[in-house]
Amino acid sequence: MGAELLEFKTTPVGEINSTVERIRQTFWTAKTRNVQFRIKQLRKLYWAIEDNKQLILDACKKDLGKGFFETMIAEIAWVQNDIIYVTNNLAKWCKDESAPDISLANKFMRPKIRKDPLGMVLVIGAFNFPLQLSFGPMVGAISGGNTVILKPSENSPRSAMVMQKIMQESLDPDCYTCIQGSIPEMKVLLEEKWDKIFFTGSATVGKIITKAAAPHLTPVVLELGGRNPAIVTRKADVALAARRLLWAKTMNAGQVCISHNYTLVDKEVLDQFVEELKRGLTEFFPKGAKASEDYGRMVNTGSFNRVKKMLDGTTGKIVAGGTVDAEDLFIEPTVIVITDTEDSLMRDESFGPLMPVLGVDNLDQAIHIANKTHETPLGVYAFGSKDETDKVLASTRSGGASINDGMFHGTIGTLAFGGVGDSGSGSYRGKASFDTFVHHRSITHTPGWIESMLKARYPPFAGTNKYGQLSKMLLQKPNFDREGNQKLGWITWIFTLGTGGYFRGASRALILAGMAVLIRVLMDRRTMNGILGKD
Ligand SMILES: NC(=O)c1ccc[n+]([C@@H]2O[C@H](COP(=O)([O-])OP(=O)(O)OC[C@H]3O[C@@H](n4cnc5c(N)ncnc54)[C@H](O)[C@@H]3O)[C@@H](O)[C@H]2O)c1
Ligand SMILES: CC1=C(/C=C/C(C)=C/C=C/C(C)=C/C=C/C=C(C)/C=C/C=C(C)/C=C/C=C(\C)C=O)C(C)(C)CCC1
Repeated sequence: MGAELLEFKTTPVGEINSTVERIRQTFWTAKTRNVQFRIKQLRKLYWAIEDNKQLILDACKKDLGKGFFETMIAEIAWVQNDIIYVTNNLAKWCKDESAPDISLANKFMRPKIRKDPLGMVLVIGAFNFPLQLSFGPMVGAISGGNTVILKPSENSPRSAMVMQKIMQESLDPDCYTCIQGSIPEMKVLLEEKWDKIFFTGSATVGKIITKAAAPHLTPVVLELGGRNPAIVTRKADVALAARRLLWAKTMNAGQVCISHNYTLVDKEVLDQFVEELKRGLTEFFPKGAKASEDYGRMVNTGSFNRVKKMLDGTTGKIVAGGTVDAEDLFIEPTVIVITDTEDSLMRDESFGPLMPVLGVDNLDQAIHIANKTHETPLGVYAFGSKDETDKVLASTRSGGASINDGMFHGTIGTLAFGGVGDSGSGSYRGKASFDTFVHHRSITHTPGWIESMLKARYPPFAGTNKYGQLSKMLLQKPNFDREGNQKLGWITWIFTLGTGGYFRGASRALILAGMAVLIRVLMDRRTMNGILGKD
């Protein structure tokens, strides 16, 4: 018989400080500095995930109604892929890097960058992709050589317990451990001094974390949410846009931080877009979303009520879906045509399967509304001609963007991921995860034999020419004039023929050569004509 899901059990508050202290002390033993140790731990984690695959599938089903495909692709295989990628590259990433742009004089000191562990870090997970958003950052933290405490979200309780089991089965408990709980346990954790806190969740809690970190000057990575716009112009492939956006909104029943919160559609293609969304819904869920094994549920009654309230508050018209079932925590994928930018569906992040669609007159209006709704969302999704999508990118800000798709950029596991402004700060995934969890430590070695050449740095300076000697070695000359224009050195002038650019210089040289050949040919013809007496 397979293993059973465990009941959620909070870590006793009285145990938290001593656990933290144990994890802190382990860092000082330097055990996690050893790169091979880190790789082995990550490989063990990989196999423990594999061995607990069925439990993870069961837990995600119970917690969020997640089907096999979504749990495999965005949780289990996602984290396993990450582990393989990280373990394949870690030895290379950990090597000291020679520092760039070092002057000849300073090269003797062999400046380099060492990727140093930060120390003891706290990873706080969110409920919607319980494994991905907890183990993902934790893999980065382990790869960086840190000791780690993971606090999964209590709102996906079965998944949280499976993660604890996996950690206990695979990882060194003195280096990496899991603490379960909610606000009371978080309060105790946040009183501790961490070397970094990695938080995924809401902006409201993000502020609490940041405030708690401030007295210790602990750096914080914030992976928050946003009211992400999708924009569809009249030049877009409307059917394709509808299908892709439907995919981005029905995954995990819309509980995805990077899915679009609303869609701005050119009025000329609004009806067609809505029809294509309806067509897509019957294609994705032929027997209806409720009967589909693939379609998820709201995580709990609180979330269900919140999303339902947003739907109840709209002044728009429901044109597809709209059914809900509180017992089952089910909310049908719902398309609502709205007419007001202040609609309840625009004011907040829905984090549910609601698809408000607002007609706009043109792209400029769409951009204006998007920027007014949220200046710095997590994602922007634009469908239209190249010029139009370029314009959207150039006139908006966001953590990431997918052109001609919904949230695609967020599905590439090796692409750096993060928010901007109030949708978050810091990034991770792939190599970015490693970089987030190490300190780039600059190191020099000054050889003894160079002392006589470095003597000019020591006082006394007054009455000596030490500054003159050193400045010859160290100071650079400006290559620009007082107007900010670039000045050309004579070597550059020769190679660029005064154009300032090598390509333009080469073009000018070709033209000059062509003219010289032409003059030569003309002169030769005149000479020949003279000889032949043709003049
Ligand atoms: N940028 C991302 O990668 C990303 C990913 C998933 C979710 N999100 C965002 O997160 C939100 C939904 O996730 P959620 O409900 O799990 O977020 P949440 O902020 O409620 O919870 C996240 C974590 O914070 C802890 N927490 C909750 N209240 C706390 C408090 N008062 N003090 C200290 N800790 C507390 C929880 O235990 C949990 O582990 C949405 O806004 C969504 O956009 C962002
Ligand atoms: C196979 C060939 C090709 C390429 C095909 C490609 C690129 C297929 C891609 C398929 C995809 C993207 C499937 C869907 C995957 C869904 C994933 C991974 C979901 C991830 C969810 C995430 C990360 C959620 C995150 C949530 C967060 C952060 C917050 O809430 C071609 C086209 C090259 C041709 C040859 C064959």
